[in-house]
Formats: sequence, structure tokens, C-alpha cells
Amino acid sequence: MDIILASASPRRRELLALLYPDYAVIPADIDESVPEGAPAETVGELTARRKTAHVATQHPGSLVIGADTIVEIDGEVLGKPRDAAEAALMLRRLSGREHRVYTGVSLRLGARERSFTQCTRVWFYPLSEREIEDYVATGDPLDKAGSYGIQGPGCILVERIDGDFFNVMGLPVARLRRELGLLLDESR
Ligand SMILES: Cc1cn([C@H]2C[C@H](O)[C@@H](COP(=O)(O)OP(=O)(O)OP(=O)(O)O)O2)c(=O)[nH]c1=O
Repeated sequence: MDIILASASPRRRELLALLYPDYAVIPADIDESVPEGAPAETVGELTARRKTAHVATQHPGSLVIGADTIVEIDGEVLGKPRDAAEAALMLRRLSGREHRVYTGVSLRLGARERSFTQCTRVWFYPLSEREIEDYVATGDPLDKAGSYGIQGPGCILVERIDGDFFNVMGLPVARLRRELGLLLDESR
């Protein structure tokens, strides 16, 4: 069975390679804007489903895997920052507090689809302005939901997590593997 990862994220490539040595990458070129007022825990999964739908139409015989990661705090969705100033604003908001990272995943094979959302709670240390400035200056926050990456230099911001680490990085591989097993059972 051909597997396609519908994602441009280098993190997702690295994480899917833990499960499958051989797969193709076809990023889904879709508008990722969030519907106004949509509950934060549903947004990633909706976007992930749109990503796989987009790629699956051109590749109906393949297993298509897509995901979308968002950060939620006070009911508000934080996506990727537009620039360094917005990244600093997001990090000030996350400083000293708990937030949630939701990754929505969609798996599509022919007419069948399974989708799910995995949540990880993350606690940040209180951050000084200097710390925020220094981290933003690394450029690391710019392509990441919530303006940080737990797997790189952003690791020093995080006091603790409750849930799957890989979910924060963008792909909850253990749950994905289980859901995929269920999809393949259904397709038999
Ligand atoms: C919170 C957090 C996010 N991220 C990343 C994961 C995702 O790549 C990114 C969120 O953006 P996404 O829109 O989920 O993914 P993407 O645009 O990088 O790739 P594609 O849409 O093509 O699949 O933030 C980390 O790498 N580490 C973290 O700790």
C-alpha cells in the first residue's frame, strides 16, 4: 500500500519515519484559516481532514495521512506567528501558564476515513523579556503553532507536560498507529 504524508512539516516527516520507512510527501495546498468561533479542540482535526481530502482526490488508491497542530489558551487558538513581534506576544501570553496543544489527524484510504484529536497539556516557566527576545531572535518560533518548538531550543521554556510529547511536535505517532490499524480492519 502506498502511503502519502500530506504535509510540508519537516517534523512530521521525521516522526512518520519512525513508523514507516517508505512514504511519499505531497503537501496539501489549502487555506488553513480557522472558522470564526469554532471550538479550539475541533479546529486541527477539521483542517487535517481538509488536507487529506485535497490530496486523496488525486491519489484514490493510497493511504493519505494529514495533521494540523494548534495551541489553545483561554479558549483562543494560537496558530503560527506572522512575524517576530507576534511571536513575542504569543510567548508573553504563554509565560508562567498552562496551555493545551491539539493535533488533529486524518487518515484516508479510498472512501474510508478515520480522524481524531490528541491533546497534550503544557506548562511554561515564567519567562523574562530577555528570554523571550533571545528565543525569538533564533527564528525558531516562526514556523510553529504557538511560536515555540518543544523539540529544539524552545525546550528551555517548558516546565512540564501531561500527554504525548510527539503530539506537541506535530504528530501523535502511537495513537496514529492504532487508529490506522482500525482503519485497515474496517477496509478488509
Ligand atoms: C507547539 C509546537 C508546534 N510545532 C509545529 C508542528 C507543526 O509543523 C507546526 C504547526 O503548523 P501546522 O499547520 O500544523 O503544520 P505545517 O504548516 O508545519 O505543515 P502542514 O500544514 O503542511 O502539515 O508547529 C513544533 O514543531 N513544536 C512544537 O512544540
